[in-house]
Amino acid sequence: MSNQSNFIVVDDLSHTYSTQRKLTPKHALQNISFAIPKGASFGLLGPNGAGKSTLISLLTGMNKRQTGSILIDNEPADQAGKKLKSISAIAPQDLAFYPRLTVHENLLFFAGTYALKADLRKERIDFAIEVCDLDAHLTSRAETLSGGLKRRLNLAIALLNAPEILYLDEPTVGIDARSRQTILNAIQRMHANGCTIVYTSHYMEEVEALCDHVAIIDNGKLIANNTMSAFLEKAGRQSLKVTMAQALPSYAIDELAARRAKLLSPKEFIIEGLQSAPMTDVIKLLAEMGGDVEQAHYGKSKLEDVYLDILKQNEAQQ
Ligand SMILES: Nc1ncnc2c1ncn2[C@@H]1O[C@H](COP(=O)(O)OP(=O)(O)OP(=O)(O)O)[C@@H](O)[C@H]1O
Repeated sequence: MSNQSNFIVVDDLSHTYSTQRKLTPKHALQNISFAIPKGASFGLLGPNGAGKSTLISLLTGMNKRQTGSILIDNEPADQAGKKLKSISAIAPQDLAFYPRLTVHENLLFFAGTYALKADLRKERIDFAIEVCDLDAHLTSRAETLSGGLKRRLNLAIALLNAPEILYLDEPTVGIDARSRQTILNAIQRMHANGCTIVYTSHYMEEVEALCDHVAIIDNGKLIANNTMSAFLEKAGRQSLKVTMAQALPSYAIDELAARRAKLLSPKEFIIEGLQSAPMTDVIKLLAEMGGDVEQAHYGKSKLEDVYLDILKQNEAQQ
């Protein structure tokens, strides 16, 4: 499955956590294989406990690989520790800085862990401060920062080695809109500069906006992996979703059922796989019915719908 343009190639990777005696071990990842092209922005999705953080911890070498292989830039990851440290960075789910140091002291400390000449070190710190919009907070002690600023500091630290691969494990959990936007802009900037992004999040609209590739893990297994556009196109048919001001009368429900409408609530229905001509027909029917349309949306399915569909199909196959 190796391909020259693939930067990260994972083959048949499994990971098991041993648990207390008598309890069965936890198979956190089972025979996962996928590849990430260089410069891609790769969204890793899955329900709580699916195995996303475990996968990231193996890719970054934070957890030791047990079985299967991981090639990064054509080299086995566990034999290229030094190189990997120099080209990759992670903004982990848990905050990773010194709470009693100021923002600037933290940046100086972590920048000091890379062998950089003084002017390059300063350049990297200035870039991280600017991208994460931390200028006004440099002298604040890290522990006194708001949740959003802590996340921004976490990311700024990850940017200090100008990574070629940036792993982000739910970087926007529980933060306000401004910090979220700052973080998303920072990731977009890194991606535009050619950095390969591996991004886990439960916020589908973020993944849809940021990522060009998506993989879904459920229960430790890879259940989908494709480009974002193929993903949305494959499962994302044109659909018409209508919310009426009042409950639909029963004759309208029958008429709509004949047009493959699914009733989402007494006032709301969706028709998938609809071409524009039958759509006009539905609109005409609603007009004849004299019901007030409160909201109508016609377009491609959103990533969230596709994601939930795939999880449901997977569950049904279990
Ligand atoms: N150190 C550990 N010891 C034992 N089991 C673990 C350990 N870390 C994770 N697990 C288990 O492995 C499975 C995968 O966990 P993981 O944290 O990778 O999932 P996740 O997809 O990142 O979840 P979330 O979205 O909640 O962060 C879960 O069942 C979890 O309970």
